[in-house]
Amino acid sequence: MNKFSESLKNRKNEGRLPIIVDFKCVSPGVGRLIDEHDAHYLAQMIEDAGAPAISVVTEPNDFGGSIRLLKDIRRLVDIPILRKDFIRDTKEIDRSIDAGADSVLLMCSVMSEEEMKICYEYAVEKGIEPFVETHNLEEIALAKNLGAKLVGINNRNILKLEKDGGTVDTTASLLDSGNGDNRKEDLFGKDVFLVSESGILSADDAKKAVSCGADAVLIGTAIWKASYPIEFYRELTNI
Ligand SMILES: O=C(O)c1ccccc1NCC(=O)[C@H](O)[C@H](O)COP(=O)(O)O
Repeated sequence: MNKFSESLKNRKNEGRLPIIVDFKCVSPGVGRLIDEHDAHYLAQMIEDAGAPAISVVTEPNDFGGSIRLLKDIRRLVDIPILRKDFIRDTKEIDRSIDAGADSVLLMCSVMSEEEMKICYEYAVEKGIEPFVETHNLEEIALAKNLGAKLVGINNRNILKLEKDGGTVDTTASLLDSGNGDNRKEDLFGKDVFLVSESGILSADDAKKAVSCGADAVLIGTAIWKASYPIEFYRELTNI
């Protein structure tokens, strides 16, 4: 049932870094990253290169995405897909299911605790895996209260539309207890699969995320800005 996280866990159990490749046509901070038509064959190439999962940003105004893009990619690849958008209600969860997503982004920064609970429980009931996104300690506490098992730390404040220059140091500082211990389990609870998202630019950044306690990383811009995106993806997986 949790096809999305299972695929990432299997990759981790093979001793390899699970990377979620983020299909974001436009970065509000950097500009166009992918032409929508190229996204189709790029998704197939990323699947052929062995990606365990991808995310598709469907938000149209700032990120150049669409539900149609998600549906098109769904028809072309078998790997699990996370829908990334500013989802605020159960109707959007139904739309995600209808488009073929396996997982749906629920952002603590855009919903109240009550709204998060409603959307989380609805997603679980409908069989689409909730991916709970956090950015600070307060949001992490909310994710823990929900009992979320698949959690992201977005290194950026996404409400600033990628103009706040977040880096992997956000993940590092949140997980650092200050006395040399890693506090992942204290913060998130047991058996949480943790993804460090955004602003990961290099193999060293990805290694840092893992050494801090992340189980996987989610990368968009650095892959799509690389001269040879598929080769760069392969390099990153071999760290
Ligand atoms: O991440 C979100 O919360 C989000 C929600 C709605 C639309 C877009 C959103 N984020 C954009 C991304 O998904 C980033 O592209 C992703 O975190 C990758 O970051 P980067 O590697 O720095 O491009």
